Amino acid sequence: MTDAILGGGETSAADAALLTRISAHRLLPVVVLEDAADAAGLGAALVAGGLPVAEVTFRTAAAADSVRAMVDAGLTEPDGPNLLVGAGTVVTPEQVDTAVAAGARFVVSPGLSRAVVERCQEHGVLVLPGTATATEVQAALTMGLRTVKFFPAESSGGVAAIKALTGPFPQMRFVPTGGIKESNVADYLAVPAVLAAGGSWMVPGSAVAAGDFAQVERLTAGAVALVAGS
Ligand SMILES: O=C(O)C(=O)C[C@H](O)[C@H](O)COP(=O)(O)O
Repeated sequence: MTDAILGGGETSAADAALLTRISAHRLLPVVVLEDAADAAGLGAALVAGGLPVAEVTFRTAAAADSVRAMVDAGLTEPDGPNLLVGAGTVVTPEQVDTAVAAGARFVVSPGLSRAVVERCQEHGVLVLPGTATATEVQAALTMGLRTVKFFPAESSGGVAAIKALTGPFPQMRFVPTGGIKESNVADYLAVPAVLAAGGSWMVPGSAVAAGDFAQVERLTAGAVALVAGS
C-alpha cells in the first residue's frame, strides 16, 4: 500500500509539530466546562501542574467560549504558558467551524465521521477521530490519517485491542481515551503505538464547578509525575 492509494500520509508540518507536543506530554486532559468563567482558571491550573494541554469538550454550551477565554487570557501564548487548546466531542462540521473560530488548535471526535475529518482538513486543523474497530481504523487510514483516538478504550478491549490493531495497521498511532486512570495509564503508555492517553481524572467536574483549581493543579501534577518516563 502506498500513501497515494491511501489518500496521502498524515499531515502537514504543523500537524506533526502538534502531535509531537501531545506526545511529549503523554496525557491529554479531557475537560468539561459548564461555565466559561472557569476556563482561564482551569487552564492556568493545568499549566501550573505541568500539563499545558487541554481538550475542551463541546458537550456543553460553554465550550467555544471556554476555548476563547483560554486564548484571551494569554494562556496559549508560545512565549508564555504555551497551553495547547483543542476541542473534544466534535461531531458535526459546523462544530469544527465553531471550534476553529474560537481558537482550537486540534479537534477530537468520539467517532469517525468523514464530514468532520474533511472539514478539519479544509481548515488545516489536526483531527483525532475516534475509532474502536479495525473497520474504523482502516477507514481513517483511507482518509489520510495516521493518528486516531481509540474510544471508548477500556470497554473496547483496552491495551490488548490496541496491540492487536497494530498488527494490520503498523503505521497507525493511537490516543486511547475512556476509562483510563492512574491505575491503568502506564499500561497504555507502554504500548509503542500509543502517542498519548486521554483522561479526565485530573480535572474532576466537582473541582471545576467549585472553582477548586488548587485541586486540579495537585491532581495534574500527580498525573505528570505518574507518567514521567513512561
Ligand atoms: O466526548 C468525547 O469526545 C470524549 O472524548 C469522551 C471522553 O474521552 C471521555 O469521557 C473521557 O473518559 P474518562 O477519562 O473515562 O472520563
